[in-house]
Amino acid sequence: MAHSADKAAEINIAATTALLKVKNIPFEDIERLRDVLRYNEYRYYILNDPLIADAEYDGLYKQLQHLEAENPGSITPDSPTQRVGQGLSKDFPTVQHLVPMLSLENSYNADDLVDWDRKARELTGLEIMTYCIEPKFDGASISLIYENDLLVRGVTRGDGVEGEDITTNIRQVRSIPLRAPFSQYGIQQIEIRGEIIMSKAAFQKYNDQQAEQGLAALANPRNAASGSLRMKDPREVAKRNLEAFLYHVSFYTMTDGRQFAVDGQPGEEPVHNKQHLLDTHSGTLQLLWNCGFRSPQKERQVVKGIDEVIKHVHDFEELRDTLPYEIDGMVIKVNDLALQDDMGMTTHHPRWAMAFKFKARQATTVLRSVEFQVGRTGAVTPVAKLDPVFIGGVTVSSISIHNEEYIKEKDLHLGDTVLIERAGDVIPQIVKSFPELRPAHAHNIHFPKNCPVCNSELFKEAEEAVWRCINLECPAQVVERMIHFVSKDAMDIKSFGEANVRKFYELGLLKDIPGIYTLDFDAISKLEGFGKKSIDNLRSAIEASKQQPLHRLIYALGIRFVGETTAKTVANAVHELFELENKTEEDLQQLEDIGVKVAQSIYKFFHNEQNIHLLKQLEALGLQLKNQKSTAQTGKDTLHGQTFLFTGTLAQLKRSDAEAMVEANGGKLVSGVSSKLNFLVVGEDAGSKLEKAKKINTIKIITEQQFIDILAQQ
Ligand SMILES: NC(=O)c1ccc[n+]([C@@H]2O[C@H](COP(=O)([O-])OP(=O)(O)OC[C@H]3O[C@@H](n4cnc5c(N)ncnc54)[C@H](O)[C@@H]3O)[C@@H](O)[C@H]2O)c1
Ligand SMILES: [Zn+2]
Repeated sequence: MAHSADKAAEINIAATTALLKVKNIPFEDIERLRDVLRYNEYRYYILNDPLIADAEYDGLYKQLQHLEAENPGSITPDSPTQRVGQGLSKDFPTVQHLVPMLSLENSYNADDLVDWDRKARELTGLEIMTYCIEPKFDGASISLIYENDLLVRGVTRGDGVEGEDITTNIRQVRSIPLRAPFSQYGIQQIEIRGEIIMSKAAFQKYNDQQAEQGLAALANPRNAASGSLRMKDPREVAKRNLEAFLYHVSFYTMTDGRQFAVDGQPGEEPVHNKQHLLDTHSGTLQLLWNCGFRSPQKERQVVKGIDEVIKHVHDFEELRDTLPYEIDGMVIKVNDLALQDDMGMTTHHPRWAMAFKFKARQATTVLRSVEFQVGRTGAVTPVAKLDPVFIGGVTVSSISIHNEEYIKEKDLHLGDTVLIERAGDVIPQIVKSFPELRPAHAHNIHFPKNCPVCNSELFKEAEEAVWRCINLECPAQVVERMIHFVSKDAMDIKSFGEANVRKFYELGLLKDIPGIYTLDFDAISKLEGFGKKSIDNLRSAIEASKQQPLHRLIYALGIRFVGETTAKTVANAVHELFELENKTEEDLQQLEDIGVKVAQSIYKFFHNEQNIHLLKQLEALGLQLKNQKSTAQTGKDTLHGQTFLFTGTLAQLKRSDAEAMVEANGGKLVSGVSSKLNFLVVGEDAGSKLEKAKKINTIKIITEQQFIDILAQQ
């Protein structure tokens, strides 16, 4: 049995991969295409283990719609376009919906919306339509029935006619009230619909747990929500922190016995809503809100005409990454419920609603090879080279795959098909690999034993995931260290940049950090692209960098674990750099926010002969090694021992100036909210730091003006 099921899966998988490669699927393949869609719907809805990215499924679905539009005679009632995709699992009893539960029609651009609006105006005879727009929550649909104010049933969408009875699991979702005061509106029984979602944070936690148990990551919060909803043990459901948005009323009975189907049956004569309690969609959302449900409230917008709709959906797409939950688009609904009735529905979707899908963020591609790159600390990072794919607005062709552990965890091989995701400005990630699609002789990814650049043996410290080249002379490291040294946040040598470091190094004009200050400009002037002006600029930028404040130099040295804030703390603790040679690890640990690991690393750096030699060279070259802002020199020590952190946007001061003022007066900056923080200076739109600080009694929360006043008193 198992064997033949495997065989069938294999055939379906092969057919899916084959069809995905065809740009225009010919009509003779229409049945094959339908089978492929059905198989992928089964994997998606029932197994909760999709084989392909949503955008790829959508692409195949559109091809089927296209073939059917050209050959209307070929449409079969069981075609995936004629019914709601989701099937029924055998794990829960099946129940019939009071009113069919349909899907939505999809649009992908402004033209699609304009077309739809034209049709809507033709159908209703109106010149301009009023629409309600709300987010398209990316979760699993549910239908709830309340009788006499009590939740009596919760059902999945299923095939649209019947769904799975998951009442016990639904009861675990805290944003769904078990009792809701519908009776105050004279409602005796009501069927409402919405979406069960998993927040981004809960999803992250969920996948972290999966990884800990060695289980595969789920592709997205939607799969996680629908999977969680169908778990057999309700206690497990409770742990998943599911949430719900409710956005629809499909049916209700009044205590006087009147019944109102807000959605009629497909093809049925419209029943007008005139004497209904509910007459608009936005009013329905408000009623749900009043009864204690989370319905789109701030998230909804009523607008007139399609131009306003287009503007709003584009504006909202910008907000996508700021929301705590995933949305995959917006839903535009005709606001007047009587008009909704007039427009009716197909077997697949209502005609009065349209989904506008945002740019896809996931796609599958093939991992072709892995390159190993050596960073400035010698860390060797594997970078996967992919067949280029276009997602989230950019083409992605290489992705960091971090380290050996990660490769194991994600089960990556050369030749693997992988699901990748790119959300907003976030660096693209590999979500998972598809072992089913792995070629028979796929190679493992072998981590090198030796540095790919200098060939010296690689080492890995216990408890660390990273292999390192520990040869300080390793050309890759030397170059990366110099790139870091000249970079904007470090010595900020303008017009030097990564490209010049690499070029000068390759030509033998630059071999180490001191070399930056002894460049042979004659030789450089002979290079292509270096005119007098650019050489002058470079020369003066290098000269100017000698006067950079000490904390920038400390940061520029690239000491492990020493970021910009730590560099400032360290710089402030001394009058001049060489004092650090005399500090013990314990001394260093006394400093704000410096723990054992950081102290050790700084100590090690300043007790290494080569490093001291480097610093002496820099001193001889005229670099500034004194802390000019040192409290001993300015004599101002009024904020001594006090720690500050800024959050939000300051109205009067530049953030960097305000921070400099703290340090110039002997205060210290810290990078996070903890009991070590004395003052949190709060600007406009302050976020989580403020919330966190409110919970710690000892932190004084002050405004920008109060901060300025404190300084003025001195
Ligand atoms: N990767 C795969 O193999 C695969 C297979 C099948 C389906 N899919 C994905 O599933 C989608 C089809 O699923 P679908 O039929 O659920 O369609 P859909 O998710 O594209 O849209 C319909 C659903 O949107 C939800 N929704 C969210 N917010 C809503 C709101 N404010 N108002 C109304 N409804 C709202 C409802 O649950 C509704 O059922 C496809 O677009 C595809 O991306 C993927
Ligand atoms: Zn090396």
